Amino acid sequence: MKIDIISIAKKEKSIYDPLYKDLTKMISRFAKIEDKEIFNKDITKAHNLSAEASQKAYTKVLKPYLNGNCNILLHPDGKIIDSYEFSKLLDGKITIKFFIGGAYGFEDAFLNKADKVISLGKITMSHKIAKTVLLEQIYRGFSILSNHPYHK
Ligand SMILES: C[S@@+](CC[C@H](N)C(=O)[O-])C[C@H]1O[C@@H](n2cnc3c(N)ncnc32)[C@H](O)[C@@H]1O
Repeated sequence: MKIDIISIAKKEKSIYDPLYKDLTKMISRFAKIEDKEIFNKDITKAHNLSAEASQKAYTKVLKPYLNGNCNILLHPDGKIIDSYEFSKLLDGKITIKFFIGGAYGFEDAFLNKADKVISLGKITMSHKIAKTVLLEQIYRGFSILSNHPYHK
């Protein structure tokens, strides 16, 4: 199984890298994680213009990745699900794409194209924290599906 995590993010060293590495390794017995961070000059320009321009710039770079039938967007206002429901998202899939938005989230037009829009809770997190929580939930989800004691 392959899981792509596609984020609007600058490719830069982060204090979260060791966490991503550890969680990705833990998940590797169940699935291969591909972590794609996307950022370009148009996004930088749009950030100086407006929230709307920024969301449009995100859509432009994320849209080419929106294919297949398992495109899941992470959004604070999405459907709040528990870890059991999250595990069902992983069950029996060959590929899944999770999308993490930029500082201004996602454009409504892009949200409407997703197969699912899920929330990790009502609080707003930075994209880096959201990715950490997502990775942990992926590992927890596989633990639930395989009756592994990690999820008690
Ligand atoms: C800084 S947040 C964007 C906040 C923006 N005001 C919004 O409403 O989406 C960056 C990204 O992190 C993810 N994120 C942050 N908090 C989240 C939450 N509670 N549930 C799901 N995703 C979240 C989303 O993908 C979001 O687009």
